[in-house]
Amino acid sequence: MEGSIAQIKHLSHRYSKDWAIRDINFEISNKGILGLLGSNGAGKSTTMNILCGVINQTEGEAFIDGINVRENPVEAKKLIGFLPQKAPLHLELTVDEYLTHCAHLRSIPTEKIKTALELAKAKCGISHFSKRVLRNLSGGYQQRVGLAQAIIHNPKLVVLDEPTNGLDPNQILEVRKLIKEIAEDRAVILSTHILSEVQATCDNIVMIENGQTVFSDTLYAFNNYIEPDTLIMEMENAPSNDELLSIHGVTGVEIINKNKLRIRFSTGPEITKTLIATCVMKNWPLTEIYLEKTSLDGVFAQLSKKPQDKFTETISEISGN
Ligand SMILES: Nc1ncnc2c1ncn2[C@@H]1O[C@H](COP(=O)(O)OP(=O)(O)OP(=O)(O)O)[C@@H](O)[C@H]1O
Repeated sequence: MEGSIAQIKHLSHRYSKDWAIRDINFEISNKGILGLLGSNGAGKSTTMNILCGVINQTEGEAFIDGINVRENPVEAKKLIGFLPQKAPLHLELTVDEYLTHCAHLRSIPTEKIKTALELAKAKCGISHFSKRVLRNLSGGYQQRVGLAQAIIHNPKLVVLDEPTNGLDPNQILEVRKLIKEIAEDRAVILSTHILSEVQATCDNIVMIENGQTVFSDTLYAFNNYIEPDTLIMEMENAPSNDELLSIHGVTGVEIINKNKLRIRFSTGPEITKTLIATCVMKNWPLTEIYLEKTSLDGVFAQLSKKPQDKFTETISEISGN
């Protein structure tokens, strides 16, 4: 990839006897957000911890700006800011005390620390909380302080492990907005098990399951690749299942309640037009129809079902086909 800041090559890791990740490969471009998507236990944290030099891999290599993380961890780590799943905050310190401590850990020269603090605080919207003890900040603001420590030394790559975990919906939106701002002038990789999180924030997606890559491309390609295959119809006096199943493309009907049905289809989202036309023709009182959002499990199931593409080999290995 042209203009990439990090490369992961044939990365595998085994904690004891079981492999946590197996032959992971991807690159991170200089700017923008790469989402590392996968369900719990997929291997995201393991991959990120190796990239950040927190653990040493069993096999393969990770490079930051051409520097081999394992061979030259001190130099590689200078280029990375890391916010692990549990933010490394000292709750008894004020924001300024904590960030000053982080600046020293990052070996920022003493005369430059004040400016570094001001810039990081301004970027993360916490300048007005400089004297506030961390324990007395809300979860969302504590996470902002975690992000400030990750960018205090102006790194080229910021690594965020489940950065919105445990936040309320408003805080999630604010932190996502902040992450996008941080990615305007550097690369960000964020791991998440939340499908909507990558769709809301990321430019590129690497999806891993059971420690192996099952998708790696742009968000645009991902959204085109993943098509819904169920929709909801709400109507008074729903027709019989047999009548619905006789419509071309309908492969299943599930009754959610008296007026609400889940329709499974095989022909693509344009089936909604056919269904609406049928309702009009047969005088069925349709009140609402909408495609269902695909869940992470659904995405994985769809990826596993597409035999013609480049991920076939990996997927059939995972699903044991
Ligand atoms: N320290 C460890 N010792 C042994 N096994 C581990 C250790 N850390 C992780 N694992 C195992 O490695 C696999 C990958 O875990 P990892 O934490 O990387 O996944 P994850 O995608 O980050 O999941 P989560 O979102 O739940 O943290 C899992 O099967 C997990 O149980």
